[in-house]
Amino acid sequence: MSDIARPRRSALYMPASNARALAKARSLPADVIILDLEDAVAPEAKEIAREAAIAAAAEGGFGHRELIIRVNALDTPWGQDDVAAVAQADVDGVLVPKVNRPSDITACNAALADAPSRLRLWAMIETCAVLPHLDALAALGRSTRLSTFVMGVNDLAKEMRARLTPERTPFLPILTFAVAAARAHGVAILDGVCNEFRDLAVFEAEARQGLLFGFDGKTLIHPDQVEPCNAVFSPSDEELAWAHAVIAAFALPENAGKGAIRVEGRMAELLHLEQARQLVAIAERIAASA
Ligand SMILES: CC(C)(COP(=O)(O)OP(=O)(O)OC[C@H]1O[C@@H](n2cnc3c(N)ncnc32)[C@H](O)[C@@H]1OP(=O)(O)O)[C@@H](O)C(=O)NCCC(=O)NCCSC(=O)C[C@H](O)C(=O)O
Ligand SMILES: [Mg+2]
Repeated sequence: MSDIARPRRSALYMPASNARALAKARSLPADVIILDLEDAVAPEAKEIAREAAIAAAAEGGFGHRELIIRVNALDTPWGQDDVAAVAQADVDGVLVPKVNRPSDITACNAALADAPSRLRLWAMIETCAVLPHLDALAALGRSTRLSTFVMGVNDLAKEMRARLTPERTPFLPILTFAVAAARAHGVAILDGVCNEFRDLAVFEAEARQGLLFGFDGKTLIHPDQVEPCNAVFSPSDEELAWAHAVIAAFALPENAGKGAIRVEGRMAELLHLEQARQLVAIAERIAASA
């Protein structure tokens, strides 16, 4: 189960084989750093990348940032060794790519039996095969280390033979169902990457689309995307003012025991109180890590 109040606005991938990128990771304002051993690393560099990722984790210095290693899929020549190495590493999680069915996660969970209890499993949602299993997969958040879904829209586009445009039209139903499945079981969920890393207007529009769909944050490929992403996924001043007003109104003696009240001319129900508390908790965590 995920820590839902933990900010995961921005999750920056970097190839673990890229020493300059790794050196930058500790100073970037990303909430999550994902050291990639998979698609960003050429086959001949896989072992070196694994060693570099484990060494970077051991060196530490990532501060408040969550540190995740994306391993190669378990059915590749590197997957099993990646998982075995990461199980002993000083990281917060293992991101498993190309998850096709719930048994991929239970197998990985079993392989992590002796890993520290803080180690979480993150699952990429990026194959056609996994789509009918989203609910069953998310339900594993209640019985395994699974805590987070990450969309992989590039791989989905490849498998579906769909076109990846800025509007992301072919993927919108999938984004909705993935968010709903994650939420049904308390699993966090991050949106996929925007490949247009030089065009921040395109990036920001896509990030806002992800926010609208309910994602906790977005995965990124370039340092320039971090600050705009944090801005999009941080609670706005207006949202926070409303949240504080709802909390204050429900605390008034005259509203004790009420399920629905009027706040600044709008209806607020207990569900809004819950949302308000969650928003304030996230804002406090963001402020504490700044
Ligand atoms: C996309 C890039 C290949 C672009 O590289 P480049 O043109 O070299 O970028 P810059 O010259 O603008 O770089 C400027 C400096 O910033 C550092 N840098 C660049 N990217 C990163 C990064 N991701 N993290 C940390 N630091 C980074 C450069 O080293 C430069 O530093 P300096 O030399 O000191 O000035 C490149 O950005 C990149 O490789 N990005 C990450 C790619 C990646 O990880 N891909 C895998 C994850 S995405 C994915 O798999 C999608 C998913 O699975 C799906 O299916 O959708
Ligand atoms: Mg992928």
